[in-house]
Amino acid sequence: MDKIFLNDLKIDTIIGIYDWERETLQTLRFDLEMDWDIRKAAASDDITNTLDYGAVANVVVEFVSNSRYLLIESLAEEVAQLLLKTFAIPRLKLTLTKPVQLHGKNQAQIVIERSSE
Ligand SMILES: Nc1nc2c(c(=O)[nH]1)N=C([C@H](O)[C@@H](O)CO)CN2
Repeated sequence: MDKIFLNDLKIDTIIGIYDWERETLQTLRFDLEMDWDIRKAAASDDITNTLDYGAVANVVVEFVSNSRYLLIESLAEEVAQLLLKTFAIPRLKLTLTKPVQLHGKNQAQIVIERSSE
């Protein structure tokens, strides 16, 4: 299957289990790998025949910036389900990265793969 990638989408939001995290915006990074048959778009050179990654970005930014989850697991799952439902994407892989301070500066990461069936 062909794939459309949208990488390094940075979004500020409230996320986390600690008190300070409930009142401090943090920047999350999203990387998306979306299955999509591009042949129709390639043959027609028409944006309406493909998955518009700009539209995908708008949906993710709108949802994430208004969300208030505790866990990155919950946010990742909700974003994946929203994309599958909104764009009829057959399968996607979503990577969510959160900056954390554990031993110096680190990154926590969730990778999930979901399909429409
Ligand atoms: N599996 C997870 N572990 C932790 C999470 C999480 O969302 N999933 N969150 C935190 C804190 O919010 C942390 O990110 C603050 O830096 C700790 N562990």
